[in-house]
Amino acid sequence: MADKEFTYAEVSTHTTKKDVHLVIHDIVYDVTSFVDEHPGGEEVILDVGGQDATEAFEDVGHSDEAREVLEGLKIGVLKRSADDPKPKVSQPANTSSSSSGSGSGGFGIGLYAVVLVAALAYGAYHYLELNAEKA
Ligand code: HEM
Repeated sequence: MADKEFTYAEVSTHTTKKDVHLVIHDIVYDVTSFVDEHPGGEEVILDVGGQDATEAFEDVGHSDEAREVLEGLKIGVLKRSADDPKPKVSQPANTSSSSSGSGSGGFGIGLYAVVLVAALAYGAYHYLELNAEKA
C-alpha cells in the first residue's frame, strides 16, 4: 500500500496535545497517543508539534526502542513543495560570480603574456634577419 502523502502545510495544523503530528526524516508521525507517555516529557514534543523534529529527535540520541515506538506512530510521508521552510543550506551565489570574474581576469593576463611573447619573438626574428642581411 502506498504511503499517504502530507504537505508541510497540513502537518503544521496539528500542534495541540490532543492532536499532534511531527516530521522526522521526511516521515509524518501522529504522536498524539504518545505525548503523555514520552519519557522526555510532553513539553519537548509539543515544542516541535507540526514541525520538522528531525534535529530535536536526533540530538537526544534516542534508543532503538524509541525508534520502534516511532515506527508504530507513522501515518505517512512528507510531500515537499517549493514554499516549505527549507533546511539550512548555504547558497554559494557570490562564490560562483566572483570566481568566474577572477577566472576571466586570470585568462586576460595569460592572453597578454602570450601576445607579448609573440611580439618579442617576431621582433627578435626580424632583428636577426636584418643582421643576417648586413653580414
Ligand atoms: C515521536 C517522537 C519521539 C519518540 C517516539 C520518543 C521516544 C522516547 C523514548 C522511548 C525515550 C526514552 C529513552 C530512549 O529510549 O531513548 C525518550 C527520551 C527522551 N526524549 Fe524522546 N521521543 C520522541 C521525540 C522527542 C523529541 C522531539 C524530543 C525533543 C527534544 C525528545 C526528547 C527526549 C529527551 C530529552 C529524552 C530523555 C529523557 C530522560 O532520559 O530523562 N524526544 N524519547
